[in-house]
Amino acid sequence: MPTRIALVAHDAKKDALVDWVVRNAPRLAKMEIVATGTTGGRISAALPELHVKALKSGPLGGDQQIGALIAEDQLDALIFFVDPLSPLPHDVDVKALTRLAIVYDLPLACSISTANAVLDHILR
Ligand SMILES: O=C(CO)COP(=O)(O)O
Repeated sequence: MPTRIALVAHDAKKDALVDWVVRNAPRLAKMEIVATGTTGGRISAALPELHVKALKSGPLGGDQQIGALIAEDQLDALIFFVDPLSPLPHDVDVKALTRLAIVYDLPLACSISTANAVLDHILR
């Protein structure tokens, strides 16, 4: 079964996540990738050859869709580049998503260095 990874980034962090995906594209290409709507669109625009399943936008239920995948044991890792400097209208969804990752002990990365570590870990 392929490794399953979810990719999510807040607006201020989308460039960083797209850069990270571009740098790691050969390794990610072997995985099943899901993303929240806008993040998925940005990744697909940068790397059209990478297959990314885009869910709803985060504030419109995408974060909760990813949370449901975690609860159903459908993910091996979550890369979630959170913006720590801006108030977010859907803060409760952000908290719920990170909370579920912790509840289910899912490898969770919120920054470039931890994303590198998680990618190494799930490909071991
Ligand atoms: O808001 C998000 C995560 O909380 C991300 O959603 P988008 O990828 O749709 O911008």
